[in-house]
Amino acid sequence: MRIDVVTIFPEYLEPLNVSLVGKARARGLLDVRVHDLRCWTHDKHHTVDDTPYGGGPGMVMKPEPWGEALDEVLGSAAADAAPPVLIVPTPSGRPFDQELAVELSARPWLVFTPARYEGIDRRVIEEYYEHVDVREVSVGDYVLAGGEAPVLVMVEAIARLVPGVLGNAESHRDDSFAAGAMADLLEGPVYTKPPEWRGRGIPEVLLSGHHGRIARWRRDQALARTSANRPDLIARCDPAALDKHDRAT
Ligand SMILES: N#Cc1c(-c2ccc3ccn(Cc4cccnc4)c3c2)n[nH]c1N
Repeated sequence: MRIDVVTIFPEYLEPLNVSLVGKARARGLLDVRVHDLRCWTHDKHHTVDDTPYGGGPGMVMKPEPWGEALDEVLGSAAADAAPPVLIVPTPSGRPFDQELAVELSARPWLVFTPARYEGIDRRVIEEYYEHVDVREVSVGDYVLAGGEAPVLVMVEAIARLVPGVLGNAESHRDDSFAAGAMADLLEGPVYTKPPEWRGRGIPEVLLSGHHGRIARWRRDQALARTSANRPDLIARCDPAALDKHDRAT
């Protein structure tokens, strides 16, 4: 998978050089290219913003640098390369969720356009809707100062789904929960050594070696945590699969 990021803060994307994504880049599983938008400005101040038409607070990102940058990035692929998905982080976008992460993890090329100020001149987004698959996406119902943090979130959520990136941790994907039936539950509690810490032990079932009972206990813990924190996710579970899992353990 190729990932391009165009930003005025390339240093903000340094975390893509470490940990999961950094290791995947080193192993050649991800080709991540970060571009400084100011390379496509032509004035001595490298201007990327201007006052909004119609007045109002803040500044708007100018269309010219974005147009030149995206033309060059999108035009840099081989003639037979699959077209990219252009992902625009914005508070007004479609919610980013695991379903979208799964969809995007199967695409060979993603181009992210994290903006700053009050956003990018709308004509840029409209221009590229005519050429590529554009997704305007929000990472949550809160307001950030720009799109770089959302890009870090989305790249990590997507990259971990790319085959080979998680390594042996992917084996845990073969949980006893049928995909789509229980996959929407929140994770339950996890424990490791030592067996006692500050007078607190380990739930006995986890020491039992009985995999069926352990799976059921984990399911019950996940259900309880989901009911408490995200009851809306319970509504999405398939009751028949829930019941089938109960009968199977
Ligand atoms: N994804 C996502 C986001 C953002 C986000 C993303 C990109 C930009 C670029 C500029 N801003 C600042 C800004 C612009 C307009 C109104 N309010 C704030 C951004 C915010 N905030 N919250 C999210 N969940």
